[in-house]
Amino acid sequence: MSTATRSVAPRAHVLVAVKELHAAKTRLSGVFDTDDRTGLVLSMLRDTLAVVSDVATVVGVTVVTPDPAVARLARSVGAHVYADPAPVAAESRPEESGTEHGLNAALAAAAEHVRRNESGVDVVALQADLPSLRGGEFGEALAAARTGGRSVVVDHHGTGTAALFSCDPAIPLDPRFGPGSAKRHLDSGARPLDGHWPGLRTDVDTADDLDAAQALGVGPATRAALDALEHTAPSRCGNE
Ligand SMILES: Nc1nc2c(ncn2[C@@H]2O[C@H](COP(=O)(O)OP(=O)(O)OP(=O)(O)O)[C@@H](O)[C@H]2O)c(=O)[nH]1
Ligand SMILES: C=C(OP(=O)(O)O)C(=O)O
Repeated sequence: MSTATRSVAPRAHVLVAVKELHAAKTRLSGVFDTDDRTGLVLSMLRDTLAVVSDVATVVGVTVVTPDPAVARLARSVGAHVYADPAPVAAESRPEESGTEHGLNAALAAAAEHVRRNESGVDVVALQADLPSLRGGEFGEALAAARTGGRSVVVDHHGTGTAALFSCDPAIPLDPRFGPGSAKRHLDSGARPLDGHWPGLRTDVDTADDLDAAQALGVGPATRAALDALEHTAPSRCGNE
């Protein structure tokens, strides 16, 4: 291909939001105590960051968080950190609770920040709790997202959002995460992305989700955390 006809290489910046650790993964509180949940959240984050950072067209990863320990982990693996903006008086969407408003406001602000600093970059909001994620499936989803403006990968339950993409600088990310977010993202015009991406779709919020992720195989940090907690599971082939 001549220089004149070669298109600009696609570049993506991935945003991963994590709330304060003491309040994280409350739906696992019947299975793990607070310290163990914290360890698991950090381990799943570590595995998720490792996989996306290795995808060729990912040029940046930013962890959006108010938590200093999460920020330390992010920096230690080469990710950027974007602190949640101070809460503003709710001009929030009526369907959003205060919690969802905080998450979506933080992701929207981070997406704008990234686009101001990296002209033309694609922006992705990705869940932090994807211990079975494979680089190949994320790369495929990213390629599919690049065929249109704003798109979504629905999670394994069919109700939540595993990843939200904006691949057109003129189209804001417009995150609408929270319970039932798949419908909100689709209703607000995001295209559903089809693909056999079980690791990408398996975000872990409950003990059943954790079993589903373990059946797929989890990354090394999550494996080590679960082994330390004596939570049984097979190890993931080819990822260690
Ligand atoms: N930066 C940031 N991240 C958030 C905020 N609220 C939620 N998150 C993150 O967004 C993702 C989905 O949030 P939730 O499902 O509400 O929380 P969770 O910790 O995964 O699980 P539960 O406590 O069981 O609801 C998780 O990675 C959270 O850590 C927020 O206000 N700011
Ligand atoms: C916040 C979400 O995820 P979950 O509640 O599954 O963590 C979501 O799917 O928008």
